[in-house]
Order: sequence, then structure tokens, then C-alpha cells
Amino acid sequence: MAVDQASLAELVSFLETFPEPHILCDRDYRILAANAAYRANWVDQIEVVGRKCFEVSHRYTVPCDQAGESCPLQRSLQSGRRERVLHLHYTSRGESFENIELSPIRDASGAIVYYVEKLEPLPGASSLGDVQGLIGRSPAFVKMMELVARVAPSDASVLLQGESGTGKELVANAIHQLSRRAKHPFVAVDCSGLPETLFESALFGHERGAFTGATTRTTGLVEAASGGTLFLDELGDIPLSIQVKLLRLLETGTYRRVGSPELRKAEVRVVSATHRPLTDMVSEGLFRQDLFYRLNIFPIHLPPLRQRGHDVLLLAETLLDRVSGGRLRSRLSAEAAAWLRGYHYPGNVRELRNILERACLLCDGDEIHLQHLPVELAAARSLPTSSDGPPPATRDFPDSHSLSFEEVVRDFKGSRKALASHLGLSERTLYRRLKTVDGQ
Ligand SMILES: Nc1ncnc2c1ncn2[C@@H]1O[C@H](COP(=O)(O)OP(=O)(O)OP(=O)(O)O)[C@@H](O)[C@H]1O
Repeated sequence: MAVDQASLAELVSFLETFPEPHILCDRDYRILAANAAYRANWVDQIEVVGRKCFEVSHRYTVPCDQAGESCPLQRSLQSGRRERVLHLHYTSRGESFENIELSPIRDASGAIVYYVEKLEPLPGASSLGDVQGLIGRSPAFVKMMELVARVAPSDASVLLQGESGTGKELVANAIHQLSRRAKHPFVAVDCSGLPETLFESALFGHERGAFTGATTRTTGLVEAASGGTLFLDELGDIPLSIQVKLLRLLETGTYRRVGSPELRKAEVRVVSATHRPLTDMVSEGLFRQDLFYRLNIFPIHLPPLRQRGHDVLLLAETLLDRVSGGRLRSRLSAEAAAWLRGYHYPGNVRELRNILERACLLCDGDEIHLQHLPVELAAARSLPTSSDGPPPATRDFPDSHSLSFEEVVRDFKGSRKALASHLGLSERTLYRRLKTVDGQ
């Protein structure tokens, strides 16, 4: 049964009272009305009434769920409830990540007849490529961004898990920028770079005379992050002796400077990151279980680049701008683009950036060709190049095609320095990981 015309007109005029952009759709995705805020900001004055929402917002010809994205309308039809998702939408400001909230409207018999859709851009985020420096539009990336947008406004501890170079620090920063803490500091701590003896004083500060060489009182990183976000990178490298102190900080919001009995208050949100399987470390007794649970309240998995499809070329375009550093910006030839699209990137986005930086230096003209790319890396896996078989651009490489760290190390013919650069790791991190592999 349909809602009568008078009720529909009331609903439409009700939407006009909202300052945020709203549209009204039927169950068949058709837009029945758009309020002034939507008309003013969201589309370039084109008529949207009568068109399908997926066509206007995504330029799709099929509903989002048939295009590999989650469709709030379908979800709400199934759940019967309000649904929220994050989508990448076309707007008058270009492509933009938006929080979408879809509320069902029922008729007198209780059947869903319409949907009211509210659209809100992520705070601070404008067009694609400007979401705190994070580039991507693949389903795996958008799914991850949806979790980022959901957790950012809260104070929950977030644990970012993902291979090296997947953008964990960028994501941690995005969480900070999208939170109410954005005006306060974001302090990143590289836990692998701190020797155990200095860890506690770096984190919590120390009093004058607390240990030999402590000639002045020093504030720690926890205090420096006050009101903001403390990002603990390479969490698995925190010594056990410090883990207990970190747990106290998280549970009671207090800490002591080294050499001081005074309990100090800290007001920080903690986001941490690891590429190591922390649950294994917990079962081996190398990481405290209570601390793991406390930090892992909201886990977010960062997809490896090889699972992000066309994001590779999207990223390549932006990274080429960044690495060309004032020089003439090089273009990718078709065969270079196909190779880049098919390569498996054990070092993820950092490796892609390194490959492009090297290619720009090797390339004399303005076009990057296969000879400027490290094609020998993929040859170990017999990946096709443009000259044999279908171009890699047309295929996706599932996980089984990716090389493990050990395999890359085994197959790599160059120096340790070249290997570190190829993997997108610092030499120090490479040695640390080699040590872990040898120790197994
Ligand atoms: N989605 C993205 N868009 C743009 N640049 C990205 C993206 N992801 C990663 N990068 C770039 O890749 C490089 C590596 O990113 P980042 O340092 O955040 O990775 P990481 O996962 O923290 O790595 P590690 O585990 O080695 O510390 C940086 O130069 C970063 O700017």
C-alpha cells in the first residue's frame, strides 16, 4: 500500500527543514525529492528527482550491491531498520567519502514504502585524494574506511593490523583527524626504534637525576600527546616490562615519570599498529593478554595492495605527482600500467612509491616503460608481461599469488640495502624481520 499524496507532500516539506542534505527514495532506488541542502551542494544543479540514487551518487547503472559495494537500501529492506554506511560519492566538490544514514518510512500497515537518506561528508575530508592523504576506491579500501569513519569520533582504542607499507600510520592519522581530538597533537611512537632502556623515559618522561645522564627533567611522549592521539607503531616490539605500565595508563589514565613517585594524569587516545600476529605472541608469552584485549577493542585490517584492484593505478597517478618533485611529471605507458597492475607488491604502497621514484629517475623522456620497472621481481613468479598472454591489468592476483617475506628474501639477488628498498622497509626493520625469520 502506498502513502497518500498529502502525506508524501508533508514528508517532502519536512525534509526541507533539515540543514543536512537529505533525499527521499522509494524501494526501487528512485529519488522522489531532494531538500535544499542537497540541491545546493550535492549535484551541479542537475535534476535528480526521478533518477535512481546509484546513478546520481555513483554513476553506476546497477544498484551498489551489484557493483561490489554494500547497499544501505538492500540492507534496510532485510533488517527493517535504519542502516549506516560509508560511500564514495560524486558531489559538486568532486568525489567525496560520505556517511550515509538510511531510515525506512512505513505505511499504515507497517510495510516499508520510502527511505529518507541523510548524507554527511566525513569531517575534514573533501574530494578523493584528500581524505587525509589516503587514496583508494576499491571495495576493500572503502570497507576499511567505513570502519575508520565509525570508530574515529569515539575514544575507543584501535588496533591497525596489516602488512608493512599498507598505510597504517596514514590511517592512524586519519582516525585522529576525523576525531574531536583533531586540534590536539598526534604523536607517533616507533616502538621498534626505542631500546628497552630508553623506552620508559621516552614514553613517560623522567626527573632530573633519575638515571646517569638525566641532567634535566624531560616530559614524555604521553604528555606531548595530551588531549590528542598517541600512535604506537610496531606494537609487538614493546618490551614486557613496559607493557604493564602501558596497561596501567590505559586502565587508570595515570603514569609516573621515571624517578618520580608522583602519579600523573594523562588524557590520550591510543591507536596502535602491528604487522605481527599478536595473538601468536600472546600464546608464546611475549605479549600480555590483558594489554592485547585493552588495545584491540576495535581492530581494523588494512588490505594489502594486491587485493585493492584498480587502486594501484589510482595510487600510481598520485604518487607520480608526489615523487616527480618539481620535475616534468612522467606518464605511464600502457604496458607499464599493465605491469604495475599485475605485480604483487610484498612491500605494498611503500614499494609502489619506491618503484615509481626509481622509474622517474631512470626515465629520460616523459613516459615510463617496462625497461624502467623492476620486471625481474615478478619474473620469479612467471607473471606474464604485455608480450606474453593477457595483460596483467585484466586479472586480479589472489593471496596465493603473493610472495611471503621468506620467499622474497630467498629469490632476491641484490644487496641487503636493495632488498630493504624493494620491500619498502628501512634496513633496520629488514634486519629485525630477518632475525625473527631466522629465530623461527
Ligand atoms: N592509501 C594510501 N594513499 C596514499 N598513500 C599511501 C596509502 N597507503 C600508504 N601510503 C603511502 O605509503 C607509505 C607507507 O605508508 P605507512 O608508513 O603509513 O605504512 P605502514 O603500514 O605504517 O608501514 P610499516 O608497517 O612499515 O610502518 C607512505 O609513504 C604513505 O604515504
